[in-house]
Amino acid sequence: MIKTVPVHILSGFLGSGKTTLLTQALDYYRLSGKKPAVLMNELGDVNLDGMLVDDEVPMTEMLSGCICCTIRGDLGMELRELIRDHTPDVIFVECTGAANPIEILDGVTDASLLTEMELKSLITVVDAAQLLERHSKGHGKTYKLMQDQIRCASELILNKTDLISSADLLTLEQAIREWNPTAPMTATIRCQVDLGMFDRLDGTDEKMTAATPAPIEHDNHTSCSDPSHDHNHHDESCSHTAHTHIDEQVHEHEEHAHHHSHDHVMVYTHYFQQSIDSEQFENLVSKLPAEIYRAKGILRFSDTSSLFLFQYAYREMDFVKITPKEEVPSVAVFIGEHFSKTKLAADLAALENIATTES
Ligand SMILES: Nc1nc2c(ncn2[C@@H]2O[C@H](COP(=O)(O)OP(=O)(O)OP(=O)(O)O)[C@@H](O)[C@H]2O)c(=O)[nH]1
Repeated sequence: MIKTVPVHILSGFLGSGKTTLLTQALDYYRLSGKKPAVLMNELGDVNLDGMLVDDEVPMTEMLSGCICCTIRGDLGMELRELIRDHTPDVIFVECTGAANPIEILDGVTDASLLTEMELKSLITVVDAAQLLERHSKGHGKTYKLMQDQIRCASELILNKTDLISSADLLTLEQAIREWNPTAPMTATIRCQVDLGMFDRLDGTDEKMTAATPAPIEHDNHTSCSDPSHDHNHHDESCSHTAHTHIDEQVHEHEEHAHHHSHDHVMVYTHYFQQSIDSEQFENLVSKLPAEIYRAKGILRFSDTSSLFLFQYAYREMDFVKITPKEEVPSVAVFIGEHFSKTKLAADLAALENIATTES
């Protein structure tokens, strides 16, 4: 029998905790003596999340675009190369937080027709605080995207529950159950799940495999975990082609202009020419407009010799000391909607000017 490589897709809105889950999953596989590999997709042109992945884990990067549209065609090729060059035991595909997972499901299942790989799960990590805010407004493109990501999950991780009350948690769980009644859901802080879940998903947990079929089908078509979806049924929630055979998918992709629910997302990447003051940077970030909901970067500060990986998600800032093996740029990537890149660029440049004046 041909051995296939299990593939897990990690989906979820920007900053929801995908990389936090990924690093734990990678450690889990490696401790079990297995070789995981990663395909990471970032909207910006630098792979900052990759800094958090151990150097020994084979990783391929698809930068400056979203797999689900501009670079979807490359996905199959990248997966094939990863398998050919590294013979991994499992592959994780981490999507950009702006990706519509239906498109990526299509991409992976297309690729699995040509290579020995098998899509095992689509795990959506939900940012509880973000979803709560969007849910209370009840509209908006980001809300719609988060719903799509939830609807098509075969496994749901409701993360960042430390940022919401237990009453709100209940409200969210009920809302999520309406959108996706079947996928197993776990409420977490920092994505702390029972990692044995991957044995169940891969079908290597003998107790579970006897009872539980793999949730994602892969024989020429894909399916959302919602059993109400059938292969010819297109509803508003999953208006894409995930329920059709590949031939039909190709046809539909040609026939219809695609609507991407993340068309509204903007990215600004700033390369710093010199180190900046940490307090002034924190001050700038604390005043970022609400339209900028995600930022990350590698920063050199004038007041410390250490290098920092910077994270900003849902108005929370985080700085982690890093010691990269290679030369890395000083860079920050900002992601959001309808914000002024010009103003942001000027504000960031001003930090550098202050540093120049002071030195
Ligand atoms: N308060 C809180 N912060 C969390 C939790 N989980 C993750 N974070 C923080 O949220 C930030 C974003 O986490 P990531 O794991 O990088 O999120 P991501 O989904 O990979 O982000 P993108 O790749 O940009 O879409 C980091 O600073 C994490 O430390 C949580 O449960 N609670």
